[in-house]
Amino acid sequence: MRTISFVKGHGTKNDFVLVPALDGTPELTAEETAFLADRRGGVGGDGVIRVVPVEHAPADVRAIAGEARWFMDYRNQDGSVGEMCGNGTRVFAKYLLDNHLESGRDFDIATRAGVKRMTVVDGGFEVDLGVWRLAREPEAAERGSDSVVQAVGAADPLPALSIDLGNPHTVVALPPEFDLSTLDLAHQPRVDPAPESGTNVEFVRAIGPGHIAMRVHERGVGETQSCGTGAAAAAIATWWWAGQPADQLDWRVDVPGGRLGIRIEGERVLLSGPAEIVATGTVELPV
Ligand SMILES: N[C@@H](CCC[C@H](N)C(=O)O)C(=O)O
Repeated sequence: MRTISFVKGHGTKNDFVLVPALDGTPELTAEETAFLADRRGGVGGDGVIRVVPVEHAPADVRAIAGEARWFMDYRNQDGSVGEMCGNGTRVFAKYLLDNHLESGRDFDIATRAGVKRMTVVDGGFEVDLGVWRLAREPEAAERGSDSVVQAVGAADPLPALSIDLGNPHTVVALPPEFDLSTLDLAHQPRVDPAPESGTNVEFVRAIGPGHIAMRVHERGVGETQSCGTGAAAAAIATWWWAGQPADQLDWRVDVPGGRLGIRIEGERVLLSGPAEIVATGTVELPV
């Protein structure tokens, strides 16, 4: 039996079990990760994040880490590895500051999707998510969609646009009359064509200029109360569908767990929102 320390935190109720691995240990298997994330048998979270000094990170992360001193080792609830987690970066940054592992208003953290700049702002943190990309052929994106998504609760397959933020997203625009709460996201939405490595699927309803509401089905998790990279993808897709208006670069994204801010700066996109630490403890990993 191994006893490890954990910290529980969330960003707009996208919740994480943080595991400090300040000397590079503990390592976690996929099974141990899924145990920690299990809401009944374990601690419970949408994901598990190891806090790892860059010198103990994998070689490919060390190679790109630059000035970053800490590596956010993110795993989904089912134990699979995720390249990036927007809400997770803010909770990670709060843990680093609270524990004097970082200081100052700005610092970098390393992720599998590159180095992300964190900035302390009113009410939380802003993270520069970096360069966004249309994930599929530009011709399809010009038409506004590159795939279709069938969700339980929607009569017909709905057109969708794929956005790459270091992790994959498929954004579905719902017609204005569609009630977002009627979707059944207990079931995985069917994406056609299906992306090889899976995708996070965001369902979006326009509220007003620069303002959308979103629900998300996350790869490796299921429905979550919020997804930071998903909110960025949803805002970018909505802005894209609107013809990329120059006066609509700031977005509010309402998610079941709260509200996130998105800023589009040319090729880059920034996410802002709160970060909370709610508990610390120890847990015995099963053998
Ligand atoms: N909730 C996260 C995204 C987590 C990773 C995702 N499930 C994936 O597999 O890509 C966020 O806030 O961005």
